Parts: sequence; structure tokens; C-alpha cells
Amino acid sequence: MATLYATHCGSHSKGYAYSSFSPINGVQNQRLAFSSSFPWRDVSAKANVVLQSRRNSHQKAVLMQDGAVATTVTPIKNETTLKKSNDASMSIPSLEEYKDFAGLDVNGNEPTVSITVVGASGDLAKKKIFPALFALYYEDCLPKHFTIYGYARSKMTDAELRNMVSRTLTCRIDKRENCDEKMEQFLKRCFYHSGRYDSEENFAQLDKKLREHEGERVSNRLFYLSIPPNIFIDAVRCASSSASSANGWTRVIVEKPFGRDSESSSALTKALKQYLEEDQIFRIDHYLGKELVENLSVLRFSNLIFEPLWSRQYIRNVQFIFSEDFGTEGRGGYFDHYGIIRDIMQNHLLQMLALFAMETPVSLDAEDIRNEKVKVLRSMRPLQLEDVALGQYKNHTKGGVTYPAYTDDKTVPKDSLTPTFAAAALFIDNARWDGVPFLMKAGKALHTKRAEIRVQFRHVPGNLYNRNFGTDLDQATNELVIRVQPDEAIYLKINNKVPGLGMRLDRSNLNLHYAARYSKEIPDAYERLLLDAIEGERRLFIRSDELDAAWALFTPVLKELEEKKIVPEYYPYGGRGPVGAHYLAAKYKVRWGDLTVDQ
Ligand SMILES: NC(=O)C1=CN([C@@H]2O[C@H](COP(=O)(O)OP(=O)(O)OC[C@H]3O[C@@H](n4cnc5c(N)ncnc54)[C@H](OP(=O)(O)O)[C@@H]3O)[C@@H](O)[C@H]2O)C=CC1
Ligand SMILES: O=C1O[C@H](COP(=O)(O)O)[C@@H](O)[C@H](O)[C@H]1O
Repeated sequence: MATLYATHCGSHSKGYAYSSFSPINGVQNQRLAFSSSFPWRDVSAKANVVLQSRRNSHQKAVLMQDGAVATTVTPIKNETTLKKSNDASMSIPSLEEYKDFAGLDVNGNEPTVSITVVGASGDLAKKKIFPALFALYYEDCLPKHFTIYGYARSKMTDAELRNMVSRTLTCRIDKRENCDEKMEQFLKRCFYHSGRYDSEENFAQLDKKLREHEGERVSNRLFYLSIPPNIFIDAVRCASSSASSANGWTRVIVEKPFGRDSESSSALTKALKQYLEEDQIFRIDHYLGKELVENLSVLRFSNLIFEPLWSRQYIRNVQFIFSEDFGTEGRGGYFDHYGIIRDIMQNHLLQMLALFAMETPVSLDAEDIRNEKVKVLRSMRPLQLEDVALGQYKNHTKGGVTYPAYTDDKTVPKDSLTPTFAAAALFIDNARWDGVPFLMKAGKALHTKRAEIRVQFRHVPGNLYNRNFGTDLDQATNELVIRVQPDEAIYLKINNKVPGLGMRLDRSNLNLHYAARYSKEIPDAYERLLLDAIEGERRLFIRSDELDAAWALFTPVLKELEEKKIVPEYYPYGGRGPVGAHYLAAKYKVRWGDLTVDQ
């Protein structure tokens, strides 16, 4: 068996070539370009090959024989089954079937992808979306034929858009080579169209421009709704009626918030489905694109040492912690309508919880994973008012600088009761997690910026070393910390003996510190998610039943909080948040793990 090296997004990956097939006639060393629906972009084929995507091990295999390119639709789970399916003489579909699979037109031409950033003049587009698209371009991850369009009401020329975008582009620290040149090439493929979000006519003008770029090729279209939620439906209606692809796929990435409770979320889904099929809707939760959140399943399901411990038998509690060291600066108008529970807990923290607590999925296929997430969410008890602690930041002066109160924001009503901090205790009523508190804590304007998952294990039974631990046995329990950001790390707190002749115990960390272990910069979450949407990979996007299950947990308490006008506890800007969070944790015999200094 020979080994074939192929490029995928600029990095070298390994494929497999089987000597049991005869060499490809006439295509020695030919570069074969795959469609955007297949993660391998460019393959130098030297023999008949079966390829397995390294990125998604369940991706379909591609087989090339006698100059024709064929594909098998047999999902490949791992190398072993790959070999087996090869041995068992794989059925080789026709070239027509391959073209269909790869999205090629009758002449075998590759499709184009047009990416329209709706709301291109806005904060998210500038801060995240254009930079992520550039990073994908730099890494050779965008399809060969692509065009990017900015769309918004603001009047701008193509040159002005390029100028605006260029100010936000940077190359990764480890990717500086030809950076300016790459930026220039990228910007040449960015264009702008000014239009209203509720104008079919304006979207039809966009369609005309897109068609000019797409030419005769199959055109796939991705719309990224980077606009406030009240105009989602108008934009989807107009995009779908006037700017959908005529011969390829049309997909829409929808940004959060997906409603503000069960009813409004269902109404949004219903309205979106008037114009789109569920498989065209990509509801984005950017936390699912974060490296360590992606790694959660790998950690759990590929290491024998963790999965057996992953239950009420060994885990005392699990904590999901989000804190920012700045307030709602500039986004107060949006935030006041939602509050921290909707902004962070119902989506980002709950998504991490679902991945953490779900049962083993049947496979890594999107639907199998999302099925498990839905199941665990539906096994959860709706959050109770007595299991919530709320806070709102007030102004604070430190070192001669005065930091504003939440209500100092001009777009926030002076008497706003919107929480900028919340702590919550949730429970999963299934056999695995019965009785284990899943605590969440999220806050703005706190003393630090971080997001992490903390798993506190039970006490060691028996008392062999108890007297060496001192009086606080909780301090001696193992804790697994998954630091999602910043400075990504996974570390396990263990007890060990202090070296020497005595018997003194110490706490140390078994530490996977990403910056020390890997020299490569970690891609931004939006890069992964945009690439997935282009490739039609839905695993990291939220399905509508998942969303329903998530809202069902929070809607009753959100209603009660608003009806009863619960006043949040005030905490100083830059502080550690309200003391109520500690009372809540203490009620379940939990101590917040982030209070200890680990690193
Ligand atoms: N910013 C962030 O960090 C994050 C944002 N999001 C979500 O992403 C989406 C976009 O966010 P963001 O970029 O901050 O939003 P912005 O408020 O910056 O709005 C984006 C663009 O939409 C247009 N717009 C704004 N308000 C209105 C309005 N009332 N009616 C019509 N058009 C309007 C403006 O463009 P023009 O006037 O040119 O038409 C604006 O540039 C939102 O759904 C947000 O919740 C999610 C996570 C983080
Ligand atoms: O969705 C949101 O996320 C950001 C935090 O994202 P991060 O990737 O910087 O951690 C938060 O500031 C914002 O309020 C919220 O809407």
C-alpha cells in the first residue's frame, strides 16, 4: 500500500493508495480538484486512491480509477472500515453519479460559491466575518471560484468596502508569508451592493451582479445574516425570492438571538421555513466553533480514562463559567432586550453542557450528534427561580478611573432590571446525571475574561491520605478544567507527594497548555463555522428541535423574572460578581472552581 499526500486547506494530510488497483491511465500526477462539498480541495493523484477526510472521519470516500473519478456513498468511520470496504470490492458509481455528488456541471466544471454578508457595514461583519473569510482564503480553504458580496443599506462603493474590510484583516502570527499580496488578491474578490433588507428589487439587483461573477458555472450561494433579528425574516424572504441560486444550493447562516423565548423562537423558525428548508438554515452559535469545544467530544470519547468517570458515580458537579472584563459597551440597546441569560446561558453555555453530558452518538454525523444533544436537553429540568442568582454592574472607580454602570449606557433605560450577571443550577434527570448539579455562571464587567468548564470529582473513598490533606477535603478532590479561552488549556488537578523524605501532599496540574504544545495559531471559531456552512456540514449548527428544547428550559423562569420584576444584586464594575452566586452554589454544596488560582 502506497501513501498519498494531498493538500487540505494548505496543510498536508495523508490519504491511502491501494496497490491492488491498477495505475490510473493518463492521469499520472494530474491535479484533481474536488467540489466544495468535499473537504479535499486539490489532490495530486499518482495511483488509484481512496481518500478519507482527516477533518471529518465520517466523510465519504472518493475512488479514482482508469482516469474516471468515482465515489462510494459508504460512510467511512475509520481506517479499518476503510480498508475493509476496499477489500470487499467497493461498488464504483458512474462518472455521472460522481459529478452529482461533487456538484460539478455536465462538463465537469467546478461550481462557484458566492458569499453575501448581509449587514456588511455592521460590527460583527467587520470584527469577525470578513477576517474569518480572509483567514480561510489565506489557508486555501475557500473554493477556487468564489465571490464575496457585502450587502447593507449604507452607501458604499466596492473600493470603500475593500478599504473598510482591509482595516480589519490580519495574518496569523505564524502565517506572514505573502500576507499583503494575499490580502490584495482577497480584496479584489470582495464587492458591495447597497440595498434595503425588505426590498425584493434590491436583492434582484444583487442577484444580477452575482450572476455576472458566476458566469456559466453551477452557482452555490451562502447568505450570512449579520443583522439585527427584527429584520431576519425580511432579508430571508427577499434573498430567497430574488437572489437564490438557480442551479446550485442556497444556504443561510442565521445569527443569534433565535427569538427571546419559546414562542418567539418557534415563530422565527416557522417564518424562516416559509422560505427555506431546514437543511438550508444554519443557526450559528459561535461557541461550537471554538477549538476546545470541538475538542470536548474528542477528549471524552477517544480517551479511555475519561468516559468511565463521566457520570454521577464520580462527578460531584460540573461548572460552565463565562466572564468578560468589559461591559455591554456599544451593545446596550440590544442587550437590554435580552439580558445575560439569553445572551450567553441559553445558547453558548447550554451548548457546551449538551456536548459535555450527551450519550455517545451513533456516529460523528451531524444528525447523530444533534439527536444526542436533543435527548440530553429534553432530559433536563426547566430552570427554577430559586436556582437563579442575578446581578447588574454598577459604576466603580479604581486608580482614578471611573468605570460606568450598566444603566449609564444611553441606550439602556435608567431603571433597567436586566441582569448582566447570572448564576444558575441545572439538573439532568437521567440515569447518568441524576442529582449532579450543573452550575452556570455568566457575567459582564467582571474582573477577568475567561470561559471554561470545570468538572469537580468526588472525594476518594476511605481515608488513607485524608490526614495529609488538612481539614478541607474538597480541596483535595480532582478537578478537570477545560479552559476554552483565553490561553486554551486542559488540565487535571491531581494530588502528589512533595519530593523528599517526609510525606507531605501537594496539588499539581497535569497540563495540556495549547500555546506550549502547538506552535500553530488556533483558528477563530467563525472560520470553522463558515467553512462548515460552505461544505454543508451541519454538525456545529443548531437544529430547530434543539433550539426548542433549549428554550423550554429557560422560558418559564425568564417569564417569571420579568413578571415579578426581580431586582438584580448590584456588583461593582470589575468585581467578582454578586455574592448571591456563592449562596446558590453553597445550596448544592458546591464551591466555584474559578476562585482558586490554578495557573
Ligand atoms: N457584534 C457581535 O459581537 C455579535 C453579534 N451577534 C449577532 O449578529 C448580528 C449582527 O450583529 P452586529 O453586527 O453587532 O449588528 P449591528 O447593530 O452592527 O447591525 C448590522 C447592520 O445592520 C444594519 N442595521 C442595524 N440596525 C438596523 C435596523 N434597526 N434596521 C435595519 N438595519 C439595521 C446596519 O447596516 P446598514 O444601516 O448599513 O443597513 C448595521 O451595520 C445580530 O443578530 C447580533 O445579535 C452575535 C454575536 C456577537
Ligand atoms: O454571543 C456573544 O458572545 C460574545 C462573547 O464571545 P467571545 O467569543 O468573545 O467569547 C459576547 O460578548 C456577546 O455579548 C454575545 O452576544
